[in-house]
Amino acid sequence: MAFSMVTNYAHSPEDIKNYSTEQMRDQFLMEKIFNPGDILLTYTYNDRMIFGGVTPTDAAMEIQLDKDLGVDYFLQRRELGVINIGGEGIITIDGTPETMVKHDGYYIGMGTKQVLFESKDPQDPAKFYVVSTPAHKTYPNKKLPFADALAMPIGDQEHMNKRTIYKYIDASQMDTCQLQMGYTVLEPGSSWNTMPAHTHARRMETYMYLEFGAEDTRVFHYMGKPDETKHIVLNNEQAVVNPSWSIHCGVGTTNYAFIWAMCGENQTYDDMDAVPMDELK
Ligand SMILES: O=C[C@H](O)[C@@H](O)CC(=O)C(=O)O
Ligand SMILES: [Zn+2]
Repeated sequence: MAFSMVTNYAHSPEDIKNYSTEQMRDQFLMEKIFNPGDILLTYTYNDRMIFGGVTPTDAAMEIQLDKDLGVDYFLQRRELGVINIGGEGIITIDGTPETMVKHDGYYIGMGTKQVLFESKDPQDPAKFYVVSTPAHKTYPNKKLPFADALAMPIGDQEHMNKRTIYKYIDASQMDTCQLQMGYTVLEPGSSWNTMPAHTHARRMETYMYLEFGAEDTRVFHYMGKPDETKHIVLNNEQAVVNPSWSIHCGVGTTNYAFIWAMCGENQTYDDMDAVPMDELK
């Protein structure tokens, strides 16, 4: 089993003006999230979000972080959101096991001492995408089945952005300290997400793109200040960090999906600063 947590430093918009493609990828892209038997995490200094993949095979896995975070156990001062995007799994929260089929999620509150991740079938492992943010209060653990996610259809065919935003962790449904999390699915024939683009001065965001419509699909993820945009080309199941000052939008060569997670000053989903089209450069 391999455990890794890489540090992703916060950047100023001035930094990326002169970044090469390689520097952009090195600083903002997580190329490997899921690898059988591994826990691969990123700790970003943007709002101290920790995110990544837990892919158990024949043994239960636990995210063990104490000294790195200066605490006694991982969730002593944090909350955790989970969405399984792989085979059937089990999540055992302080001794209580729960089945996690594909697209099931979980919110796990601050103070939870142990979270064990397992796969039912090591040949078809569960892939737990996890996102953790600093917390100051314990809110109840909650199973988040896909069927219960708040489905918000948005976009149209004319703009090639027909999609459904499934809100798993949303302030209208439940309490968390900071974390908001969801899963957006584009319809076949649609390719743009979040267009018009927006920034979030008051919240940072991470995205993990998945379920690409074809083997050769790639997503062009756009970021940067509205008048200084850059792109990163992503393959399936890769993730990017979006600082608060950066736009976010993306286009795929086919349809795809992505899991987004946000934290910061507020939990108002609609608090996005839409960027007028003629400000994009
Ligand atoms: O702030 C909101 C997040 O960027 C996503 O929820 C947006 C999204 O899924 C979409 O428009 O497709
Ligand atoms: Zn956003």
